Amino acid sequence: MGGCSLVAGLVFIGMDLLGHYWVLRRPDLAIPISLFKGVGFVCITILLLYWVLRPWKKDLQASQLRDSHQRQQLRELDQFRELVIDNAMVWINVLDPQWRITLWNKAAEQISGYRRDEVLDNPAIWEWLYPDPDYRASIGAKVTEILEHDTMVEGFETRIRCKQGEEKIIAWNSRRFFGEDGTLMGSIAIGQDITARKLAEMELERLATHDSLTGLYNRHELMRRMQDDVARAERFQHPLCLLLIDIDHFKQINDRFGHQAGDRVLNRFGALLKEATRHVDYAGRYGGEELVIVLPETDLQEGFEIAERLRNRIESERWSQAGSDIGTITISIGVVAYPDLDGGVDELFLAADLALYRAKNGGRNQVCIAA
Ligand SMILES: Nc1nc2c(ncn2[C@@H]2O[C@H](COP(=O)(O)OP(=O)(O)OP(=O)(O)O)[C@@H](O)[C@H]2O)c(=O)[nH]1
Repeated sequence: MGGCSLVAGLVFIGMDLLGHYWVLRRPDLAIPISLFKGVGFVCITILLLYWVLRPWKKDLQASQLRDSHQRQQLRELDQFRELVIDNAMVWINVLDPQWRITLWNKAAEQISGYRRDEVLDNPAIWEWLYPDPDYRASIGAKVTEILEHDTMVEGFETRIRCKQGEEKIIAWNSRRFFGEDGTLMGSIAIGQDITARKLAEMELERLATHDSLTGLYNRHELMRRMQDDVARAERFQHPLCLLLIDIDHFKQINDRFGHQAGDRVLNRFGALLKEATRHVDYAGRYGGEELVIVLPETDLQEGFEIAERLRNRIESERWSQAGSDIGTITISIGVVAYPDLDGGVDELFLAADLALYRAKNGGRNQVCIAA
């Protein structure tokens, strides 16, 4: 650039000297020569400016090209991101700080049944997904934690009501996020439909804790619960009653109508026991045709009355299986209660067994209290 200015300077001086020379020789041409000189100066200045600004122009073009490339890449990245979000197998939604939904992907539509255009910017979605006000409030508290206290949620499970009315269990990962300038943009939530897994887990647990024939607790679960409840009754000095129930002459039912008919009687019997218990009570199969009802917060007298009602209920039922009339079935019950009998689970069972034995010996179809 320095060389360029030098050449330009020399040309200017040369033109000026030449101009003076011609004006001296031909004073009559002084005006055209001055004009010619002026035009020459302007042309050379333009050429000089062009020469000086050429690299800058090149830089400008290159930077414009780069910007356009970057814009193109950003557009492609946006499209790619939308494609990934939309085709993800998990529910993805974004909430703005005012709890309005601003993004709702295809999986969210498929899992919930609600279309994107129904939920975007529509606060009603909270009521649709969580119709129970108390439950909705607890979910709202979680969203507040995420948005206001930067709580990061992992595997948080909620039960949603879908558009078709069915319930699903969703496990959520969620956290808030910020824009480039540091302002809070909202929260992003990724939800996985774990309904099938939860149902399978619940079924496994049911199989592990319940007797398949009667639908009541199996012996292992019965004893586990009783250990807890008897310990609690001892600690708080609250009553607890145990009914040990045995079907009378059950062997005859098997012998006369077959083992399968006996199984069906046991199955129906389990349903009747469940019907007869309050939600705090529970029933289990102790073994064979011996069944148990545990009545927390129930004293001996109340327990006896409940046992009597149950005995009457069973006796009044007309039993038939697969077209065969079985007739009536009776039961004998041994009743024992804490603290009338001050002991643990084993002692309670022993006493109930003795009471049951007396009921059988006394002619069956009766309730006996442990002595
Ligand atoms: N069908 C069926 N029978 C069972 C099952 N478990 C035990 N039993 C039968 O229950 C009967 C119990 O017979 P017992 O102990 O003699 O008693 P019972 O005939 O009820 O006579 P008492 O108890 O003295 O009134 C046996 O025949 C067992 O085979 C079962 O899961 N299914």
